[in-house]
Amino acid sequence: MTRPFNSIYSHGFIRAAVCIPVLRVADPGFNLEQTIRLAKKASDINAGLALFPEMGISAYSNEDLFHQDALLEACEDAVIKLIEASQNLTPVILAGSPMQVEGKLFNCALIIYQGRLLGIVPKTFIPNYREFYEKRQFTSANDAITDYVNFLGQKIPFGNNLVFDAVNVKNFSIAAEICEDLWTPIPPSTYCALAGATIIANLSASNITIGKAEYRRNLCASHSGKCISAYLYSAAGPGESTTDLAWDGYALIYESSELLAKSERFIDKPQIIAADIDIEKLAQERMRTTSFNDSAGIIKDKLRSMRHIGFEFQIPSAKISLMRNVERFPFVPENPLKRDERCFEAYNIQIHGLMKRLSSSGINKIVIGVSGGLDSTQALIVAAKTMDRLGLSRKNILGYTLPGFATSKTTHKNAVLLMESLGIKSQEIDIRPLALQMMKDIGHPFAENNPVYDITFENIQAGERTSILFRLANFHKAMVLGTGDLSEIALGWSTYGVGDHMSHYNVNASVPKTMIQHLIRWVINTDQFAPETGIILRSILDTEISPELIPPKQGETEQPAQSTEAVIGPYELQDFNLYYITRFGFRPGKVAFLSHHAWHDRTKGKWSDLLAPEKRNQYNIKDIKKWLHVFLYRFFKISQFKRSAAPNSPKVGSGGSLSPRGDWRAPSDSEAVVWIDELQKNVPDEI
Ligand SMILES: Nc1ncnc2c1ncn2[C@@H]1O[C@H](COP(=O)(O)OP(=O)(O)OC[C@H]2O[C@@H]([n+]3cccc(C(=O)O)c3)[C@H](O)[C@@H]2O)[C@@H](O)[C@H]1O
Ligand SMILES: Nc1ncnc2c1ncn2[C@@H]1O[C@H](COP(=O)(O)OP(=O)(O)OP(=O)(O)O)[C@@H](O)[C@H]1O
Ligand SMILES: NC(=O)CC[C@H](N)C(=O)O
Repeated sequence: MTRPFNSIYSHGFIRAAVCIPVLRVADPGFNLEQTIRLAKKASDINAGLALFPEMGISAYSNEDLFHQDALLEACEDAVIKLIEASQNLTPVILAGSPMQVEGKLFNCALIIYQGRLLGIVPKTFIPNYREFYEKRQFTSANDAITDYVNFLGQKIPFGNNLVFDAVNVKNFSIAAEICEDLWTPIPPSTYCALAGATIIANLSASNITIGKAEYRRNLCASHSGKCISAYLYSAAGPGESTTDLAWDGYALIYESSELLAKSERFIDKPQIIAADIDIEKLAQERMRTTSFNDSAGIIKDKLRSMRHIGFEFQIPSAKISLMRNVERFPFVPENPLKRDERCFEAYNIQIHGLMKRLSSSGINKIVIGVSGGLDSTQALIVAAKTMDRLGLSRKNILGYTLPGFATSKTTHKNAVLLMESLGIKSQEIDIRPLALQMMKDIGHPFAENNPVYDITFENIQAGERTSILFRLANFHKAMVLGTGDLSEIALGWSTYGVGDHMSHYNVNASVPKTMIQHLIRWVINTDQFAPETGIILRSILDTEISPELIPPKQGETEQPAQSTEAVIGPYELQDFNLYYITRFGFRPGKVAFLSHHAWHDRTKGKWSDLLAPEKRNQYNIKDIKKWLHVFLYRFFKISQFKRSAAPNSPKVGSGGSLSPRGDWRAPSDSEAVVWIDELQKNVPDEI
């Protein structure tokens, strides 16, 4: 299927609007006008859904006026006019009104779409305690006998078991419930979610008292998390009666416990908030969280009684850019507080993993190759802290510089200074004689002074280093600490087996490169080590990322000659790809859309204060597509065999493990064709 690239509706998003109109008590004509005005605004911003508060047509605080025929008739008239007005509007409208059915009065959500009343959902839990006296006027959905009502000559589904499915948009399924319904142990929307509703809308009229706003947020967050759904919440505000209560008017949009948008409170003007809900992500999460589906299994009969009402959603054809913020660094939050917490946790998970492995194995020494690059630096500082926590001397860390044909002066110097400043035991072993001997033995042309820098040339060096480190571990009763990070593991950027791929325990395997960079910055900024260590760490951060396996041209020995990112792509893009493909299973087209949104303009969105302005990059769609292609090919086609044989290592982040024993079980011989085809078909070369 080909999809126009430039619209959120091509990438599994639905724009949802939540409206807080200014109301008048017992004035349906006025309230209708306000409702239509906001519904048009929602339509103008291409929202697929617009939610209004509980009994927004009549206002909620009518009390015994609800038993007045004049008011009920005026409400019915307003509903008819709202249905008419919806004819040319984009969103499905969820509006609240009292409705007389079977001679009883119900507090209802009306689901209206383009001139049709799709269904009516009455409130199930009618509060009748403390300040609430709703049972005096209203009947619960549970006490309704009929499943349908006749409205304007049509048979309209009626009940609290309705799910509204857009038949032409996968996973766009809506359910409604009303205020108190959410405050109960088993909200009716739980069943709707288990029956497939991805967007739950709550029409509410929640009077405000001190502290209640936070409680509502907690309810919405946890319910949307448990239901793996979006939760839209619209609580009536300005205009409701203040005879005994006060109203703050509060709109919230959550997606699986994450707050996407919220309104102001205590505002005496109409408000509308909107957010793009990733229904595809919700569906993905439900598919993989099989315990969600187990919950459906135990209430099968109840779920069989749910009714699905289909409608054809007119997908807006305009170019519609994503409204939500997509972080450039999904592994490293831009928000300093969150980032600090994440760095603290990541660092401590690494340390605790290693502490446990050392104590359980009875080994108290570590062997590590220290290159002056990022990964071995991170592993080394984790090892240093581990020794501190275990009460062992840092001299139990045996660090080795292992210069080869391509080691630059800068990395070498940084490696030596770092080991010195951390007070570990250090030694240098030149790997060139060993590597040359192997080249001679196997007949590699470099042994005869021919500058052939092929994969064999590269891997001989990585292999000799590993061989030396493992034998040193035997010799010193130590364990080889692995340094390969998650990004390298995803891209297969390591030398297999007898190479940097193998170790006794790897602390970095679940930490992507962009996070390692931030962790090192965090270690500097939080003064985890002495100030002189901080200076060396800064210099390491500023060095080009390189495997240093291909020698520089004569005389250019200062900086690494090889650039990793020139071959496998910028790590900041590859980590973005890695996160969305492995954590959420998104199609490449969607990943490119998100990546373009995040990366196309360096002046947009927030940047981490830790990242210097000259390091703030931007990428056009052509580059995004090019490097995503590299990622897809390397990840799906050529590198799984390396992951299938990975050393032990602690899982650090929710989006960050490719362990074959844990988060990523995949065949070593799969094709990449479906991902690459989808990319070619759906991602343009320019926008
Ligand atoms: N599906 C499969 N199942 C089993 N074996 C498979 C296989 N596909 C290839 N192979 C075999 O695996 C071998 C290729 O793998 P491998 O020996 O690892 O070699 P390879 O992946 O070709 O090369 C290693 C790459 O990693 C880079 N590197 C190495 C070390 C450190 C760093 C760094 O910067 O961190 C980067 C280096 O620059 C080079 O580009 C071939 O001999 C091939 O026959
Ligand atoms: N010159 C070296 N001296 C000692 N160990 C080395 C040397 N070069 C590589 N190694 C070991 O091999 C590992 C892989 O090398 P590589 O160059 O990929 O990693 P790095 O330099 O630590 O970090 P980065 O991948 O970010 O450059 C290193 O982490 C280190 O343990
Ligand atoms: N309208 C209602 O159902 C209000 C009851 C709900 N517990 C609230 O205070 O928000």
